[in-house]
Amino acid sequence: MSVTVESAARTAPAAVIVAIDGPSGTGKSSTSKAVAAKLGLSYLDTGAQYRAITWWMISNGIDIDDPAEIAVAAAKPVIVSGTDPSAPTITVDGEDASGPIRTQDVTSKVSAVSAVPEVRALITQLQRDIAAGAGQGIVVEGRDIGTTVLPDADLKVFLTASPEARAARRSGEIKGSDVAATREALIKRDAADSGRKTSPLAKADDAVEVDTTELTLDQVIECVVTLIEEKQATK
Ligand SMILES: Nc1ncnc2c1ncn2[C@@H]1O[C@H](COP(=O)(O)OP(=O)(O)O)[C@@H](O)[C@H]1O
Ligand SMILES: Nc1ccn([C@@H]2O[C@H](COP(=O)(O)OP(=O)(O)O)[C@@H](O)[C@H]2O)c(=O)n1
Repeated sequence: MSVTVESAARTAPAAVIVAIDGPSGTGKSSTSKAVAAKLGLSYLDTGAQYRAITWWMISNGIDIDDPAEIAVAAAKPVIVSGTDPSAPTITVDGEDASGPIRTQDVTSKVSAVSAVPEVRALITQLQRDIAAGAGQGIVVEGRDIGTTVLPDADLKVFLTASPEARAARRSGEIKGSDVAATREALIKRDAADSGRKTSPLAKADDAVEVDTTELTLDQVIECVVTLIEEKQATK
């Protein structure tokens, strides 16, 4: 019996915690999902959690311009994330929120809600609990994963890309959308996310920066897979 356990410990790759951060449209979600699926890891989209709490605030008539009102309401919604990279899910009070969290209305309000310290404290704890429970390891993507949520992650990656490339990618997802307007909206959201006091969007000192402007998605995936496998080999 002990022989089996020992050999399994020798052959099974060690669980890894991977933090992928960066601004909107740099490829965090697509890369993280694909990498996690390839390596048999769990996947967590932390932006979806901030979007979910924002959707709940809007649906419940909370004044998005009033941080005190947001802070008082922050603990009310129950947000649950499913971490299978091939079918990630998000529910709020048991209701599927995957569609409503992607509306323009939520996108334009999420930075205000996510800047409220009480919101960040609750969501950060939720993220740490999910990461701690991921037995095979997990890829967690967001804005502050490497700096704040999981500062001891085995690997930290910070994705970047030019505003033009990011706007072109994002508007490619929405039929008939205007690239210039998308670019302005992205820049505005980046500024709000980078400028907030509590855990702003930032590269961790020990993160590997990957500029994806001139890379295909497959190249970015391959790059991150290689970085993870190197970490696993030395764990
Ligand atoms: N390197 C890349 N080259 C071209 N398109 C990409 C690349 N990475 C991601 N995309 C596309 O850009 C869009 C935004 O990617 P996404 O992963 O959602 O970014 P993020 O999570 O950082 O906002 C998606 O349509 C995705 O398929
Ligand atoms: N770790 C995180 C992840 C997202 N967010 C907030 O959530 C918003 C939506 O994140 P997202 O990852 O869904 O955004 P996109 O990159 O998909 O446009 C961001 O603009 C931030 O305001 C955050 O504050 N911290």
